[in-house]
This record gives sequence, C-alpha cells and structure tokens, in this order.
Amino acid sequence: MKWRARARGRSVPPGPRRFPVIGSMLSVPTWKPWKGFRDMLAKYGDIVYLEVLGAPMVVLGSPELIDEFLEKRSANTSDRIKTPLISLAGQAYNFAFMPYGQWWRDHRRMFWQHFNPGRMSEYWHVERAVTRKFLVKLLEKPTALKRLVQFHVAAITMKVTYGIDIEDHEDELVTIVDESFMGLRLVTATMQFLLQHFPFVQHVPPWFPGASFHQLMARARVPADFMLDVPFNQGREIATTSTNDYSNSVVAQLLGKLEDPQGDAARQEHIARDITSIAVTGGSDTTYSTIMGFFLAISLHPQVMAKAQAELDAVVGPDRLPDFDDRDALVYLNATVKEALRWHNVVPLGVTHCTVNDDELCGYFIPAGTAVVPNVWAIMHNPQYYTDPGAFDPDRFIRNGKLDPEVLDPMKLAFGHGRRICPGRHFADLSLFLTIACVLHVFDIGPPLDGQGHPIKIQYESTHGFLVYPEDCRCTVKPRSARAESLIRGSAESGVL
Ligand code: HEM
Repeated sequence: MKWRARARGRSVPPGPRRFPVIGSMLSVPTWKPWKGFRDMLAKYGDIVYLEVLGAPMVVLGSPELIDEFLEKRSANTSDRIKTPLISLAGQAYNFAFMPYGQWWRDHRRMFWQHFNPGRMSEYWHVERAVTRKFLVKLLEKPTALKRLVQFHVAAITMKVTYGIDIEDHEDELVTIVDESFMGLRLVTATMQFLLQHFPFVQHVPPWFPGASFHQLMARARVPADFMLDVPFNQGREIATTSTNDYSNSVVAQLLGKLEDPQGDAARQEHIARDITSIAVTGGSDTTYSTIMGFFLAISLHPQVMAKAQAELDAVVGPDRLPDFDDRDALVYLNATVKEALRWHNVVPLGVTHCTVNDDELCGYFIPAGTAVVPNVWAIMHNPQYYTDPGAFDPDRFIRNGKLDPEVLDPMKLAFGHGRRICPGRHFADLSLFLTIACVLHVFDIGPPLDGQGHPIKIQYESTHGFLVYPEDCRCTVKPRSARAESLIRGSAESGVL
C-alpha cells in the first residue's frame, strides 16, 4: 500500500518541492552533501523530507531529534538501505551495511565480545608498543607522515586482531589495509542515496563503454577480498604454531571457541572471518583520518599545542611517555581528543539508517523504508552548540578545570547511534588518546615551509565522500628537544609486547 494511504491525513516533514516520478531528486546536493543538507535544515527546520524516485528520506539536524528517533526508537530505525553498491564495493561481509536481522546480530555480538569496554586494557600493551615504533619512525622520517599514520593504525589492529606484526611502514599489508575501503571511498555520499534506485548499474558489463565505475569497483574488491581471507589464515597459523608470541589475538580466541562441538563451526568461522576483517578495515581508515585531522589542526593552532604540552609536562614530566593511567589527570588532552572528533568529522552524515515500520516524528508521518540521515557534521559545526565552530579550541569542553558535562559531547555524535552505534568506539578512543598524548609530548607540529623556509598557510577542507579526509594535511613535525628525542629512542627499546 502506498504510504499516502497509510498516513491517514498526516503529512510528511517539510522539504524541497517534489515533482512527479523523480520526486526531489534534483534537490539532493551532489557535492559534499552535508553542506547542502545543512542549508535545507536551516530553511525547513530540524527535519527535512526528500523523496527520490518514490524512495523516502529524512535528514535530521538536531541532537534532540537524533536522540529521539535513532536512540529511543532504535528498534524501528536500525535497518540499512539496500543498495547494490555494497556488494559492488566488496563490502558484503561488512556488518556495518547488513540489514537489521539475525545475521547482523550474530556478527555484532561476536565483534562486541572482543571490543567491549571491559576488554580494552588487554590491548594497552599493543597500543603502547606500536605507538613507540611510530614515534621513532616519525622522528626519522617526518615527511612520510601520512604513510606512517597508516602504518600505525594498521599495525595496531593487525596485531590485536590476528597477532600479525607489521614492522615496516613500507610493508605491502599497510597498502592493502589502506585500499580495502577503496570501494567505499568511491561510493560518494550522493551515490549512496541515488544509486540504490538504479540497481541496473550492477548488471552493466565491465567492457561496456562508460562502465569505468564498474571497473573501478572490480579493482576495489581485490584488497577487500584479500583482507577477508589471507590475514585470517595467517592468524590461525600464528595461533597454532607460535610459542611465545602474542597468542591471545582475537582470531586465536575465536578459534578456541570454534572447536566447541556444540557450535555450528562453519557458520561461526564465516562470521569470525567477517568480523576480524572489519575490525582492521573499519577501524583503520576512520582512525587514520581522525589522526590526520588532528595533525593539521595542531599545525594551524600553535596555542593549543602549547597548552597541551604544558599539561603533559606537569602531569607526565620529561622522563617518560604518557600512558593510559595518566588519562584522568590530562583534562586538556581529553578535550583535545573530543575536539579532534568534532573539528574534522570523518563520517559527516553518519551511516544512513532505515526505518522498518511506519512511524511518526514531531507529528509528521515517516513511512516504512525511509532512509534516515543524521547530519552530524551540521551539528558539530553549528554555532548554537559550539561557539566559533571553525576554530580548534579544546577549552570549549572545559569548565572550572574539568570536562564540562553541559557541552554536547562529540563522542555521542561521531560514532553513530542506537543499536548501530560504532562497536569499535572504545578501541578507537584508546588509539586516539595514546597517539595524541604521545605525539604532543615529544614533537612540535607546525605549518609546512616553502623553499625559502616561510610557513605555507593551509586552509582546512575535507574531501568529498562517505568517509572524508583532510584535503591538504601537510605539516612539519620535529622533536621538541634533544631530551624528547632520546626519550623516543629509549622508550622504543623498552616497547616489548
Ligand atoms: C575515529 C574512529 C571511528 C569513527 C569516527 C567511527 C564512526 C562510525 C560510525 C559513524 C558508524 C555508523 C554508526 C551508525 O550506523 O549509527 C560506525 C559503525 C561501525 N564501526 Fe566505527 N568508527 C571509528 C572506529 C572504528 C573502529 C576502531 C572499529 C573497529 C575496531 C569500528 C568498527 C565499526 C563497525 C563494525 C561498525 C558497524 C556497526 C553496525 O552497523 O552495527 N569503527 N563507526
């Protein structure tokens, strides 16, 4: 039954004009759509309705509405839109895009067993050891910052998940992890909305003139497929043959359970392969982008660096690196992590949710199957919640020397909502805290320099896409002092796993 018959006189939320057949397709912003949607929210209110070829979509623009619809009514708003792009991009294994149902639930449950807050301290030693390696590499090759951050996040997740060591930043595994989300990068946010209505794209043969998108996707599937099998098999090998290595990897633990004769081993192994792969691929790109955003932000805001370093000097002192136990005392540093998540928002429109049944929000009718897009970026950059939102200012989260609970916490927005909230958020938080604390403790970060040694002014812009990166994050990184340099080298030697 058409939704108009089910609405019983209730109207859908306001939004741009809808034409016969195409609906509001021409109004869907095609470039960095979070900005166009922000303008629509300003015009129509905190909820905007669009319809593309008969498929309904709402954009939400306030934390209250997101809380009401995606948190409180999560039982009805945790589905995903069905689009052929997910398989085309090699992401069918990725439970972030699975429909709400038993298969997704089984994946999420198995994943959560290893990434819930109670497990986090088991990963501290890996975080420490890899961060120390990263600091040494950054000292030796500061111009390779991007590659070193890719190495850093890949090395942490590969070790925790599979027990695999990545020693060198030139290791091809770093490239494969980086490229395993290539398909998703190609799936821009706009295509995510529009191409679900053109399922025929998946049937265009690759040799067909103009089918280059299809060919790009085929290339994008190669690293994604690799990540699904090769590291898992290697992790199994490590778990069964290694005597003194890190034998408590996620794979090692999962394999122990698969041997349970009561369990459905083949099904369990399938899920285990899927969730270990997403732990590495889903965790690396998002964390990488946030860390790159942090480097850029600090290079543009020297006063923030000075304040964070003063706090680190007072709490940690010059003779050791910061550690997890220091966290409670590092108020400004914790605020810097929050500001990094806010200022450079890596998933600006979150991951689109979808309603299962008809619903109502603010008196408006919301049909079953409505795509729900939280415009997280618009909230993070709304002066109503954050004064001067373009400035990188951790002080906005602090009152009377403590984190201010009255200020909207970016952690509550950046990692999504309801039953779909990012289950890797506690793990991401570990990496962000230790990386940011250690980098600021031993390095000075500044703007890039031209041939004459003059600073080059970089203007922050993010790329376009579903998952975004800072467009230009060139900066200079140098040790704060000779003492900091010897601290880096000394701590790497003691960074045993
Ligand atoms: C700064 C780092 C990260 C950010 C900003 C981030 C953000 C997000 C967002 C916005 C979602 C969608 C939530 C929703 O649908 O409402 C998500 C889902 C997900 N994330 Fe993360 N994430 C990060 C790190 C990680 C890490 C480290 C892992 C793995 C260890 C991970 C694994 C996942 C998975 C598996 C899902 C799918 C959840 C589901 O659909 O049930 N993420 N993340």
